[in-house]
Amino acid sequence: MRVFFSTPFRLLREEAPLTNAVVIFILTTLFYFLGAMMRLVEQLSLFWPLNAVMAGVFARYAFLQRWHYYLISYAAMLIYDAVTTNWGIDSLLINFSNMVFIITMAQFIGAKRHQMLEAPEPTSVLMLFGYCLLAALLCGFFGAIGSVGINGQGFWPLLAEWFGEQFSTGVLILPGVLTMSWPHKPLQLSLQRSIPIVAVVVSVIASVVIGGAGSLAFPLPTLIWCAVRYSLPFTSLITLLTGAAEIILVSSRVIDISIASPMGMSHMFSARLGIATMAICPVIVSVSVETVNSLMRQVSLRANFDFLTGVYSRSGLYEVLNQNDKRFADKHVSVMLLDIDYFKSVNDSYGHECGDQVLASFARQIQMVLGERGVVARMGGEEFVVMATTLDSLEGVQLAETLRLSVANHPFQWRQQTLYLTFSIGISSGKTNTWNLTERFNALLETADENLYRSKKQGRNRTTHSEVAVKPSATSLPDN
Ligand SMILES: Nc1nc2c(ncn2[C@@H]2O[C@H](COP(=O)(O)OP(=O)(O)OP(=O)(O)O)[C@@H](O)[C@H]2O)c(=O)[nH]1
Repeated sequence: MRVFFSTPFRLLREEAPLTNAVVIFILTTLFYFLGAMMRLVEQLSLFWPLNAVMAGVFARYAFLQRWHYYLISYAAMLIYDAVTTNWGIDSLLINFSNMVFIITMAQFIGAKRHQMLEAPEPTSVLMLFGYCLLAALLCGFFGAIGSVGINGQGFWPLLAEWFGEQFSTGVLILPGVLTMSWPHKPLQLSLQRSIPIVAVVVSVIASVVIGGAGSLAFPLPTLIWCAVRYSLPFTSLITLLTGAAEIILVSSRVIDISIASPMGMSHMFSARLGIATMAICPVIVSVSVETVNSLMRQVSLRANFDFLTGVYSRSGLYEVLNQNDKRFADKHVSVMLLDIDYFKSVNDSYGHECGDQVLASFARQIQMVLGERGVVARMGGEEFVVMATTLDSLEGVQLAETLRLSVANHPFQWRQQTLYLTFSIGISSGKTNTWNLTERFNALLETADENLYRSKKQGRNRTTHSEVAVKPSATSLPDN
């Protein structure tokens, strides 16, 4: 089944203050209404989504973090109370405590905007947890003072009630509100993709049937399954719905955590199951992290090494240079640009597959002769670069000639035929520093490139250095 969403209509915009004010008023009233629906007469609500939702809205839209917008939200709460309750003056303090939660959370999240909203990472979630804790305590303090007069309970039990409610609702709702977005592509709700959601529903049913203290933990592994399968916003939504459902089911005693379960099972049974479901969760997370890490290692390996020849790729070489590799820092080095001669004719005469084999064999040969003296990288096509430590320019040229002759004298077998390759070299030498190897390499490479051009122009199969005159040495090519 495909579910399509229309293009999102951006209601909240900095340049539309009137619309913003109306939206804030309506949102506050709507979520106040929802919370009030779950309020037992003259008591605190079972589930109060308003504060977390509004905190999320104010945090997401930084331009809403202005006193007049906060005041509109506060006014909406007071008006709702004035119309539906007889709390009178107490309503001022109770709703002020709601605003304390909203403003504290919006300011905290806003201050870490990048980490919390733009590029969230695991520590952002822990930070959100801490912020909720603090905001719930502050809110609970004022809320408890305000409600002492209403239901006659003492300050401390009320503080615990306010704090527990605000904290749990904040942790449940805020990740959803902060990450909520319209799907970019239609949701694919196939039967197979829905299995984790079905598992969540089954686990909540199991909590109802088995009951007891451990039952609250039953949905944990299924929620982690959702986290592995679905996007962050969708997972946050499912977690919110599950958490809200559990709170409502416990408070209405459908999930009974205090007395024996409907099936007459012992508390120990529920506790054991609960502990087991909790215990499996870190393992699932750990396995997922391992998998991601291993994938990242594979990806970086692919990026740093050329797939066909096995030598460094261009980005791999720059990675080596960026780390100011000790082998090359503060040394005399020679940078050589190697380009196989008439490589196109290899492809044309023997086919692309042969061309690939030639490239791989060429890179192996260069790497073998060079040994520990330097590194080889494929810059693209049939062009390679060698960076080697050398005593001076002359030694650099000698090394280049050794490489050139070793390839020229190395027969390459392709099916029943023997091929001989030649290549041209442009070389440049100089001293490096310890702090910016990449910049020095680039400068040497530029000269090497000019010298390669000269090698090609002068007939190929030769080495050119700007300072050292290189006599075209015999390649003693056997007859083809
Ligand atoms: N088989 C194969 N061919 C490649 C690969 N990358 C680039 N080539 C080919 O390499 C050839 C390079 O041709 P040119 O740039 O004309 O150079 P050349 O024929 O070596 O001539 P000179 O450099 O002037 O001596 C092109 O035909 C490319 O298609 C590859 O990965 N595999």
